Amino acid sequence: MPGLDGDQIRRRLADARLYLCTGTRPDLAEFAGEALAGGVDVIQLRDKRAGAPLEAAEELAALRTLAEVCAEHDALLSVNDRADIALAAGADILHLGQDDLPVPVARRILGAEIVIGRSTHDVAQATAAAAEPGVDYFCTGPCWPTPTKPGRSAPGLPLVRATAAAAPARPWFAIGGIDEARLPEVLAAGATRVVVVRAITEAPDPRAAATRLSAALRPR
Ligand SMILES: Cc1ncc(COP(=O)(O)OP(=O)(O)O)c(N)n1
Ligand SMILES: Cc1nc(C(=O)O)sc1CCOP(=O)(O)O
Ligand SMILES: [Mg+2]
Repeated sequence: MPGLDGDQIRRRLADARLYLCTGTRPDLAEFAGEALAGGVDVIQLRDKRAGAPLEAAEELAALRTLAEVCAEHDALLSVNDRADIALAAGADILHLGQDDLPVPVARRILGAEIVIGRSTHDVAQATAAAAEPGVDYFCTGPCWPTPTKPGRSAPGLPLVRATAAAAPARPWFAIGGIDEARLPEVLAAGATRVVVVRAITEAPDPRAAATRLSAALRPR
């Protein structure tokens, strides 16, 4: 949703519960529209196909598609890894992992308005991300080993419990191996926000999958 200022993005992020990462796909606009209609609050372009990384122009084209769909659904648009692409795409969010650009470097490129998120995989990283200047939200995981991030060992739900117990002032999300069946365990561990990939990208009906996840995250 290009055009929101930093405060507006941060307010929307605080209300967000369901964050989806997806690669490019032939039906990207339709898929994203269905996921957002089902209740996804934030959508990230994360294209990590082995052997065929997206060229910058391809990534920008996919982000233009996602930006239009996000604008129709009042959802936030997130870019993975690359500050230059986030800026060029007018994205709301840049997500950085532990091995990506240092946050101060990304902030110098982005300025103050774009929200920055950080991945964390242990208590020390989560504690640091909760306090690091320039970071707006963080993710903890993987909750379970996941083929979407091969080779990353899983701290599991103990990290979610420890993060919840620390009651960080910043929004945080649990990630990794989360699906509809496992979501109750994640919520019981203290998370209120989650990031998913396969639970929606591989669902036979992405809208229905998002609707069920969103309902569980926003109980009436
Ligand atoms: C919202 C969100 N959380 C975590 C990640 C993982 O980031 P990273 O550890 O840098 O791994 P890659 O996704 O870059 O492979 C993410 N992308 N988004
Ligand atoms: C992209 C990513 N980052 C993780 C982390 O722990 O930082 S786990 C992960 C993959 C999550 O995919 P799925 O929902 O298909 O298991
Ligand atoms: Mg990364």
